[in-house]
Amino acid sequence: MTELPQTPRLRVAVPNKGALSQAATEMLRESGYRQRHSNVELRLVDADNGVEFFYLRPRDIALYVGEGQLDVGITGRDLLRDSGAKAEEVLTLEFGRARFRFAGPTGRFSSLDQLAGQRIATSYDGIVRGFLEERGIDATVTRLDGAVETSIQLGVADVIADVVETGSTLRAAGLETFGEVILDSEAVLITRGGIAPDGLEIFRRRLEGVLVARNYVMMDYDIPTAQVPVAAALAPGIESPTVAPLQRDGWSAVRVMVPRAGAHKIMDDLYELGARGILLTDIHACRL
Ligand SMILES: Nc1ncnc2c1ncn2[C@@H]1O[C@H](COP(=O)(O)OP(=O)(O)OP(=O)(O)O)[C@@H](O)[C@H]1O
Ligand SMILES: O=P(O)(O)OC[C@H]1O[C@H](OP(=O)(O)OP(=O)(O)O)[C@H](O)[C@@H]1O
Ligand SMILES: [Mg+2]
Repeated sequence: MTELPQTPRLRVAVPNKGALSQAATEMLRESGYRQRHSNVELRLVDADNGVEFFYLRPRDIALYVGEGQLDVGITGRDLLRDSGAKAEEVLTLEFGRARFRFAGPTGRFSSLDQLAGQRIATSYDGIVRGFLEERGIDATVTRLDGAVETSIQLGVADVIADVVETGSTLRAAGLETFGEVILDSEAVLITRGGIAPDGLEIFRRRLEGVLVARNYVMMDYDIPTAQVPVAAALAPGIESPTVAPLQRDGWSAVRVMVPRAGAHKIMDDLYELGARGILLTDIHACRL
């Protein structure tokens, strides 16, 4: 029997656990890809879509992508920066948002100028060393695996630098942030750059489609035709609204995509203009 030639598959790194894992898997499912059903699966082939998923520690993903073993990956901007890997962001994914900041005992520090001579504990020593170097600040950096908030209480450090989302972990440890934000992070799609591997553009477009579907809703309404130009200026859509004649003389049906955030205000304004039968529906997927 002759073997069929294997079609090359796009190799994709996905966080296997932690803060980014669930949202990444959900986004891939919404993009139409098969995803694993159990955390013990470390690799999954979606042959129909020409993609192979590797479930890896988010911290390691930039390295695999930067070295070229994997074509594309989902990780945090802070983890990418910390790794120093030669990978670049190709799409921001709008989840896993957090800030990277310095923190110390409540009331003790107020500015980053006070970092000189301090002992700083962090799991992101790449970012911290880079930051100190750029500013010419001389301080001691200790790399810890996690739970860095406790290091001050235990006398290992004076200051920490860590990911802050809600700030509740800091508060519970009697700490507060000080100085400006070092990095605004969120989940990002990364590649090695250079020549794009086969299938990357389709993969990127699918994820982008999910973002648009999440951020936009479809609006339909009927309106006197004379009011269509004003209504279209209110809700211009992405390309342009679809306008069709209604059976009722002098009226039109309009269909347009609007940002989910402002949709209700637009509905109120359209009603004032004379629009009726204004409907909002979710978009499940899209390609712009
Ligand atoms: N509340 C949060 N806590 C931690 N990381 C968060 C949070 N919100 C978003 N993130 C992002 O998630 C990524 C860190 O993920 P994760 O917590 O899985 O890594 P880790 O701390 O190295 O692993 P683990 O906690 O499993 O040892 C970073 O990009 C970070 O900015
Ligand atoms: O501002 P918050 O909403 O409280 O979230 C930030 C906290 O969450 C993360 O810890 P994680 O749970 O990943 O544990 P780790 O420190 O062991 O990595 C991070 O390191 C902070 O400790
Ligand atoms: Mg963590």
